[in-house]
This record gives sequence, structure tokens and C-alpha cells, in this order.
Amino acid sequence: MSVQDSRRRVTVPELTARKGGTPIVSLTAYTTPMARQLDPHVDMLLVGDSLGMVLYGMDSTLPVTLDMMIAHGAAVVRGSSHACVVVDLPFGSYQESPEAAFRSAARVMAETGCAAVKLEGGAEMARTVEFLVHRGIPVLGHVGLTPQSVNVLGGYRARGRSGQEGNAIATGAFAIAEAGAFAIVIEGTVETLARQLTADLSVPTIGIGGSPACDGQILVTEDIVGLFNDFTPKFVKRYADLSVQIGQAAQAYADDVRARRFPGPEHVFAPKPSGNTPNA
Ligand SMILES: Nc1nc(=O)c2c([nH]1)NC[C@@H]1CN(c3ccc(C(=O)N[C@@H](CCC(=O)O)C(=O)O)cc3)CN21
Ligand SMILES: CC(C)C(=O)C(=O)O
Ligand SMILES: [Mg+2]
Repeated sequence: MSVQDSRRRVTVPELTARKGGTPIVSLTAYTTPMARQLDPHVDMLLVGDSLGMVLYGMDSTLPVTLDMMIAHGAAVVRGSSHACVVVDLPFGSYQESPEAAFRSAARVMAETGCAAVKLEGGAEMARTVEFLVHRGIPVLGHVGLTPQSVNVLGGYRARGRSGQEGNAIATGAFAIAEAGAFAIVIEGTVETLARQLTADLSVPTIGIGGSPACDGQILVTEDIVGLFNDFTPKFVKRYADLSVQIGQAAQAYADDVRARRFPGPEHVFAPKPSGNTPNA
């Protein structure tokens, strides 16, 4: 793993040009301090609507609002200088019509300074993707396990196990690519489907529970560093356990306060020196 060129921001066309090349490295970020830590190491930062579950304790991504995505999107853009920042369009902000999608996406672009938006869906979203791209908004597609459709899908289970479901996902991915998506996230599908789509699509695929053959990979940062422990999808690899370190820090602080070891003399403000105080 190498620190990337941090002098210049990765552009959307540069990500598209990575098809079949060096894998696109991507992680989610929701806040400025996390973006600052991740930015040098990744090509793309996604401000995912997973923030509803990870940061806000919601039990799905559906209650996430456009205002939440804009606030967190702006925070991530402020914390990054290298990565291409993409912001999820939340549930309800784009499905109704291409016009509604444009209004939402234009607010996200203008108010955050991000480079692109992501939206979930297949063939039914192709017209919307084309509408946005033709009007200057780069779109990242997202097919397979699409969490905003959890109530239709009936849970966060792997997709494309049946030939019929696999065909529908493939048709959707081709429609989104044809409509001008610059890359497509393939989430939670059988590996063979993600591999086949990577071989057949002209744009990069970014896998999350997809395939090692995908043109890139993405995961939720809190999942890989152990800061989110409500559930762990099968596709997550854990690289650190920061919740343990946070708990240890809180325990040590609590022990210090209760024993009056904190604050120490170095943590308190001495009185200002002045002419008429005997102690000065
Ligand atoms: N922290 C986090 N990580 C994610 O990857 C993520 C989110 N949140 N929120 C939005 C969606 C929801 N996702 C999920 C959520 C749960 C499973 C999960 O538990 N899958 C089980 C099988 C579940 C079942 O069979 O019903 C698994 O074994 O992977 C997978 C993806 C992926 N996304
Ligand atoms: C995991 C990625 C693909 C996502 O959509 C999210 O974090 O919301
Ligand atoms: Mg999302």
C-alpha cells in the first residue's frame, strides 16, 4: 500500500480510465477527521447513506435525508484533497423523476463541492442517469444488493443466486452503463455474476461483496476498523479493532478523574502574572 499523490485530486474520468487496470481503492467517509485520515490512501471517498445506520443508529438507510447527505458531504470534501469524493443520493430524493433527481443532485454538487453522485437501481434508473450526465452531473451506479430497496428485497441477502435475478441485475447494469454512469458499484451478488459483469461492461465495476475480479473495491470504513459492531456483513474484512482502544481510553480517563489524577498541573491555567498580586 502506498500513499498516493496528494497534490492533485483524482478526477472522475481518471477513475473510468482505470477499467482493467490498477484496482480502484475506495472507502466510505462521513466526517472531516475520518476523511483526513483516509484521503491519502484511497482513490475515491464515498459519503454513503450507510451513515444513517453507522452514525445515527437507524435500522435502515431509508430515513436518511438530503440535508444529512449534504452536511456530511461538505464535511468530507473539507477533509480531503486527493480522493475523488462521491455522495450517495438518499432514498426519496431521486426515484420519482429525472427532474427530481436533478434538483437533488444539483444541490449535492453545489453545496458540498463533491465530484459525483451515486444512485441505486438498474434499468428503471437509466433515463435518470442519462438526464443527470447530460446536464453535467457524473453518476456512479449501484446494482445488486441495493439497501434502499430492503423492503422489496426482504433483507440484506446476496443477490443473483437465481438465473432470473442474475439476468435482471445484468440488464440493469448494462442499462446504467449505456446511460453514461462513469462506474458501477456491484454490492452483495454471487461472485460469478460480479466477475462476468466486470468482464462484459465497458465501465469499471467497484465491488462490495462482489468479486476480486472487479475493477475496484469499496467497504464501509467503520466496518474495517471495528467502529461499527451491530452486524458484520460476510464481505467485510476487519483490519483494526478501534472500539477496544476507545473503551480503554474512556476507562483510563474515568479512573484518573475518580482518583483525582486528572487534571494534572499541566492541564490547568495558572493565574496571569500581574504587578499587584503577591504571587506573581
Ligand atoms: N456498516 C454497514 N456496512 C455495510 O456494508 C452496509 C451498511 N452499514 N448499511 C447499508 C448497507 C446494508 N448492508 C448490509 C447489511 C447487512 C448484511 C448482512 O448481515 N448480511 C448477512 C446475511 C443476511 C441475511 O442472510 O439476511 C451476511 O452474512 O452477509 C449485509 C449487508 C451493506 N451496507
Ligand atoms: C457501501 C456503499 C456502496 C454505500 O452505498 C454506502 O456506504 O451507503
Ligand atoms: Mg449507499
